[in-house]
Amino acid sequence: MTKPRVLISDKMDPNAERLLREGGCDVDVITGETPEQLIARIGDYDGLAIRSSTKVTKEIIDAAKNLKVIGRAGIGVDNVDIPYASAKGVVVMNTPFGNSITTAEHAIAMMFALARQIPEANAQTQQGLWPKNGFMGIEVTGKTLGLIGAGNIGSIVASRALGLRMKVVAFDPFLSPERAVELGIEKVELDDLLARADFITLHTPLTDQTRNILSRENLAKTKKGVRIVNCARGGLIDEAALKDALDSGQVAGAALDVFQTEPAKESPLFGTPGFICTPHLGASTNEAQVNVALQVAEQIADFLVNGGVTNALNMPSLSAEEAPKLKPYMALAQRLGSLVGQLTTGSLARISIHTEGAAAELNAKPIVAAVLAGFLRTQSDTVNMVNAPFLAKERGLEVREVKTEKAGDYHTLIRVSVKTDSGERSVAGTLFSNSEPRLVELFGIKVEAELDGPMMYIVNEDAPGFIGRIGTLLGENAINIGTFNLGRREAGGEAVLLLSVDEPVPAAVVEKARALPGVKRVMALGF
Ligand SMILES: NC(=O)C1=CN([C@@H]2O[C@H](COP(=O)(O)OP(=O)(O)OC[C@H]3O[C@@H](n4cnc5c(N)ncnc54)[C@H](O)[C@@H]3O)[C@@H](O)[C@H]2O)C=CC1
Ligand SMILES: O=C(O)CCC(=O)C(=O)O
Repeated sequence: MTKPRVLISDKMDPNAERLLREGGCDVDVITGETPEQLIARIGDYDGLAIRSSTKVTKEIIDAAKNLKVIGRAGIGVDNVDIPYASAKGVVVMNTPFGNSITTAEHAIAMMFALARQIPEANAQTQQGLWPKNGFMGIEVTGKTLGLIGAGNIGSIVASRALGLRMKVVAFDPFLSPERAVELGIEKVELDDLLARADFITLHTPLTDQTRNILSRENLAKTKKGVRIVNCARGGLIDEAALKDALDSGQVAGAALDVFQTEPAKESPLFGTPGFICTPHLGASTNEAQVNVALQVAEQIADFLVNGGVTNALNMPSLSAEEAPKLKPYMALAQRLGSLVGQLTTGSLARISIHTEGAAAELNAKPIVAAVLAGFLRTQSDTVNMVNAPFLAKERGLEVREVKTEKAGDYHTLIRVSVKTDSGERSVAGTLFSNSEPRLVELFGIKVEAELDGPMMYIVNEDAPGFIGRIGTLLGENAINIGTFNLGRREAGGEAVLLLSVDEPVPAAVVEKARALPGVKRVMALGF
């Protein structure tokens, strides 16, 4: 088997390359390329490992014909077009905890640097000025720190600040009152934070809600002489308004690790008294870089080699232990989805995925994604488990999940029901020997079949002589039957025949089968 190929396109700790190789991948480390160079190169790779320099745009994803996974060695994924990657079926992963302590420590370092004006005092001292009287600082003890965003990094900053005997208030709409109590901080509204904080630190992702959260208007609401630290993302603060607020003294100091445009080679803020900055160094410690490199490499290799999914932003997680157990279920789910997709006509309103018995004990998300992938792949070749849930949503398809832990006739069962304008119908399947996917029911008729390769589906009136006629027709057209699976509602009622054949059944033969007496429906199927 050829090894999956991974490209590391940003500077990363060498452990990433080592671990990817040990995990069974071929690796190239080619950093600092232009977008055009990356577009020309990316087509060969199954995996892409990045930090923040590589911008994974639509153009790059379009050029990446084999790409299955993008791994971000870090937290923020605003440099990846996730909706487009999802639409193209590419998994996007990050490493959500590896650099949080380091980034929190950078925010605390920036806070102290502002409180004691360390960068400027250092510069002047080294110029020989010995500026003993020009740098009166402030203590942080007893001061109020306002956190905007109290997730992983914000909480670590809070714990360090509490250790420094600061009072901590936080604005975060998703912070529960219980979690605030647990952290020892006060949950407040943004205006309250702006009015009370002596220091403000930002720790949110850049989203439509957080963009410009420290706008000109909000900066005007801050306590006079506030000091502001941003080690999250440029774009959270209006930089022009910040410059004015520093000039007017409304803001006594500002420390930015991140800028609206990076690399920030020029900015109106440069040279402003009270302003200090670092070039996006929040995550730059040996410890954090080893952490994120190891994590991203492990996650990418696990996904490409074993099918394990960890920390994916656009796909349900699936541990390497779960993956082998779920694999036959996903194959069954995909085939049932494909079967209903091929047999369903008319507009579809709802698809329900019901797991029963042993199947109900499993993580349902990958099973649901596999049913949707099988179903939607009958409409488009580019559908996979990553983009199927997004496409289903885009197409307005209602997806329901139902679990029944008690086993019925089978120890494990997946039932897929579809509701169309002509009613609700379902197919169901089980695993034989815990690993072999098998259809056991088709639209209310018990029929056992492996859904594998080319098949023919026939609904007819149950009457003597029909099987001979269909066998003759296929024989006359040199179509070899592999398996023959028959079911019926009742004697003399509607019967269903599922044949596996060695070659896809040509349309002309399907037409001839339709013309046989008693035949109601014929379709060539493929799995
Ligand atoms: N400077 C650097 O090198 C680094 C920067 N970062 C940045 O730090 C950010 C935060 O990282 P984590 O704490 O790990 O993320 P997280 O996801 O654990 O926390 C983000 C918090 O922001 C909150 N939030 C979301 N929308 C909000 C809103 N409208 N107003 C207020 N709060 C809101 C969330 O509820 C969450 O609690 C990342 O998104 C990344 O952009 C992360 C690592 C390194
Ligand atoms: O990789 C880096 O240096 C930046 C880290 C970062 O911004 C993040 O993890 O969100």
